[in-house]
Amino acid sequence: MRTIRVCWSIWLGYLIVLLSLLIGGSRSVRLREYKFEVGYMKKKPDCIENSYVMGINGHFPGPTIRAHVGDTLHISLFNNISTNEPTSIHWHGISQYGTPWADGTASISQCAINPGETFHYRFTVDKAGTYFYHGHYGLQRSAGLYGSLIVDLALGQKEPFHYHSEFNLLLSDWWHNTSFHQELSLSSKPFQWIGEPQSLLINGRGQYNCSMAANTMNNNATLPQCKFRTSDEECAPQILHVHPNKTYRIRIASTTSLSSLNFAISNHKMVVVEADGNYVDPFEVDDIDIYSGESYSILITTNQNPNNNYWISIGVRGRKPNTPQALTILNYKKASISSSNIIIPNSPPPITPQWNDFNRSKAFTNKIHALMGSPKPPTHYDHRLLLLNTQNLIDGYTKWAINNISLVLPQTPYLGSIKFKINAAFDRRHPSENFSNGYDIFSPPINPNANFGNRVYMFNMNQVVDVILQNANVLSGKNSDIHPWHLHGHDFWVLGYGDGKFKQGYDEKKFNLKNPPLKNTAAVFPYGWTALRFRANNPGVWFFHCHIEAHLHMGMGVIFAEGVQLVKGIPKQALACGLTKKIIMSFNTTNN
Ligand SMILES: O=C1O[C@H]([C@@H](O)CO)C(O)=C1O
Repeated sequence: MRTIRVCWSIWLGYLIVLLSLLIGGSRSVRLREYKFEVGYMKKKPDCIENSYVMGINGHFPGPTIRAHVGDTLHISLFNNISTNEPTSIHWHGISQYGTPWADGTASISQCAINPGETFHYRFTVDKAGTYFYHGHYGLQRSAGLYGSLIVDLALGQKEPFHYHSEFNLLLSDWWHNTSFHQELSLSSKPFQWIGEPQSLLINGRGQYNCSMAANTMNNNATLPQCKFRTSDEECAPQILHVHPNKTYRIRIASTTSLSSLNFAISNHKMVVVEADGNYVDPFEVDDIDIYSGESYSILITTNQNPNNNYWISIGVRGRKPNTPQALTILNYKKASISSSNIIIPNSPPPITPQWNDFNRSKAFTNKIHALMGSPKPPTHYDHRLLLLNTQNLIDGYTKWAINNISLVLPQTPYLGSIKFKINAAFDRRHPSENFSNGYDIFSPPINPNANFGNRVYMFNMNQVVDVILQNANVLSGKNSDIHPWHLHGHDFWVLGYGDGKFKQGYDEKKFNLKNPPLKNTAAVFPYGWTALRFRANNPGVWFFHCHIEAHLHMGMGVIFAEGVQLVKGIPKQALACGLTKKIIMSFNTTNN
């Protein structure tokens, strides 16, 4: 009798362990399935009728994806674009460790998805943070193909800061010319620049050529007062409703095609706690600068007079603006707001700092440090690239070039052509790792001619790579643009920024090796340099490029690759084009 009871209790124990494994296991590793149908839709992002945007499942911006660390996402992406355009979607900030074919870069990680085709993105999200996704084909980001991607900590884990509730703001810019028009302008001779956007959007909503704050006291706005929009109107600003004396996390990501932005909330200080999915040493500011491709989390405390509402503003920095601020409202519940009774804040909105006060921009950037306990950079590098950013001419067309090469992507995705050693797919020679010592970065290029190219910077697995981005003067006149550079597949440590030309052996002595922030996007300021370090530890082929969509289109990017022979399980459909099509079709499984 006693042995039977002992056996029973052992079995019961096993059963409990098994059940808890099953329940716990299914909780920690969850498969999340999404069906995305990409297509054009008639919308009015900035209240102008008859605009067409590229959206997903009838939504613009596309649906927000929300997952936990460790989850696997399966997104079936159906190309329903009526204008016969291929597409692909990049999951910005997600490492794609083990799934480089799911990075969403047409011609690099996969074949572009043709109209009528469905591509299955399957990948795991491995780091909590504020991310987003966007089209990575042609100028589809400018057409509106983007949405938010938020990764929460695994259940039971805690953030290193406290908040009661959160909001999510995805920032973008909007042109009244279509993305086709923009593409034609950029590739015309003589060159026709796309110009500044007509409107800025907060969660896909803006109001063209008017200001919600025009009638507020002491406001010297030159724009007319916007018509009042009820909350059921497409372009009505999304209002942030808060309770007094609480702490809110505001997630802010910028998927702008061009604009560098400044984000501010009147009367409220903000504490920056996260940048590009990495915790930072918290610091308090009145406003933040955010470049295309970046994301931040800030904390605000609602400690102001609860009988008032407050403006939330974004305005253009870094380029001479020709676009009004976009505004929305922080609404304390007491200062009630309803579709018929809007309490417009009684003070003017925050003033966006001078667009060309670059010292202010640099001062903000230099405040960002990694939170204590974050991974530290290796103290030495194995491989250093010095990449000169220049505006050039090729056959009279205006382009951007890196070490005199303007990138033109090949037909066959690099991931396949490197793995299967198809030599004819791209230029196998080593790209240049340096530029002429005598290059005068402060003047227009003496010889403005550059060349097209598609070579690859190949790294050995686990090498430590330094990239020094060097800015320079544009083709003509006295100017140097800001470029936010984004790396796919990795975070990098931002070791430092400097003015003028980078001096090897001297400037590196000032690198921050103690607590540099980990990021996936960093700006290079006019006439300056930015130093980045990363470990080439993610088998695959990775884009590294300026996140200004027009600049990327004009050739401003390079290709990195490491450990491609280690990549396994590329789905056939990722490589069923160009020179890999035949090879991949001869395999009977995906097991390549
Ligand atoms: O790439 C660009 O071209 C224009 C200008 O430099 C030439 O028209 C501009 O402002 C850019 O950023």
